[in-house]
Amino acid sequence: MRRSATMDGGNISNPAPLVYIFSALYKSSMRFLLYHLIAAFVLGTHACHAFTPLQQSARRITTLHAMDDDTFIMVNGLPGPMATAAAEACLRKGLKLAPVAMTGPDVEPSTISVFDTVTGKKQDVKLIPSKETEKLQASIAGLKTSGNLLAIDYTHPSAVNSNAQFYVKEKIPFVMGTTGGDRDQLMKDVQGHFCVIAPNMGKQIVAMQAALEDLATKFPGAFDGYKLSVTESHQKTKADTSGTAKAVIESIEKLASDDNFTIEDIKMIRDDDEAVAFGVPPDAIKGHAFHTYTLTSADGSVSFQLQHNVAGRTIYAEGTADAVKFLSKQIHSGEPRVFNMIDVLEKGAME
Ligand SMILES: NC(=O)C1=CN([C@@H]2O[C@H](COP(=O)(O)OP(=O)(O)OC[C@H]3O[C@@H](n4cnc5c(N)ncnc54)[C@H](O)[C@@H]3O)[C@@H](O)[C@H]2O)C=CC1
Ligand SMILES: O=C(O)C1=N[C@H](C(=O)O)C[C@H](O)C1
Repeated sequence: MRRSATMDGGNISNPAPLVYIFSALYKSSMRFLLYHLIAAFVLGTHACHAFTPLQQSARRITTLHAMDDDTFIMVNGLPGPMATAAAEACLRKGLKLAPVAMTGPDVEPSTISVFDTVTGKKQDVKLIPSKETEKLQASIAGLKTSGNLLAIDYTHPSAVNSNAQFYVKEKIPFVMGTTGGDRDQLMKDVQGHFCVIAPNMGKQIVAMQAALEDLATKFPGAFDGYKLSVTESHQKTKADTSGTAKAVIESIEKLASDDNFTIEDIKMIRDDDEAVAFGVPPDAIKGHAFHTYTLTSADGSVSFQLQHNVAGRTIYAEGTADAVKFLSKQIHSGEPRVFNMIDVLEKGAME
């Protein structure tokens, strides 16, 4: 008989000693999935040592230097929801927005106001379609000569590669949150350039990814023979398969090599009713990211579940502003290189 247990709200049903189901629900007050991961392994044996590097790095909190007054952040992808959330978070965290940004072919050239309701800070931003390269170059030339210009990219999978090439050509350090595109090409194009690239900027999700990587390093193949299934639900406007799911699956595959699993096997939910049935709160239908990964033993008697469920976009927006501050610090003191969000977290640069 298949047995299962849930830890998804204190309702532990049918607890089974060999079965742990990890879940975290990020709503207005977030519960840390990492806590569940650590707790689950503390229930076990010495396996919690797998988390040592993360615990050590968490203690290495360093004070970020103040951003230069003349550093401007160009938030590309406005007026899209993620670029808007990131721009507001930048204002909230004391960063200055550039008065220009790249926008998509679906947006009329215009000027919009970014307004952070928490601090009351506001910045007008002129939107220029990304294909108008010369206009863009002219509009950022002044910003580049008068100080530092960094970019945030929350655009579209179809724009990932061309935008990254633009930043490299224009020598603009950037934080790329946009998913999709040709990721191998992206990594080739940006070598030797200051940038942070990650499919997920949420601090606790990055911590979970780091913990999974540590686990896979310490216990490679521990779940061999287990079958993987993955379901992710996002707002119906999302263009691509979850980039986070793809990254998490890469780590899971080091723990449980399921030769038959491909990215096409990820079940994507982009329908409002299905999303609600999957547990998405109705008020988060237009902005959510619910992920469930299930590992089931060959005979079906043991199953593990990992969830990260996000309502809204604040968690990524805050992490993005932290990544910008981190990158700005690197530009002043480090060698050009490509960072991911685990690097940012490990340097204690996430607030
Ligand atoms: N790394 C992370 O933590 C997160 C990543 N994302 C990713 O961010 C991206 C954007 O997400 P949403 O805002 O929800 O998407 P969206 O599709 O709703 O909005 C995209 C915006 O980008 C603009 N755009 C399209 N092509 C462009 C181009 N060539 N240059 C400049 N702007 C362009 C559009 O006009 C639109 O305003 C997606 O790839 C999504 O997966 C989203 C949330 C968190
Ligand atoms: O499009 C989104 O919304 C999200 N995209 C990212 C992804 O594809 O992984 C991160 C998160 O899932 C929200």
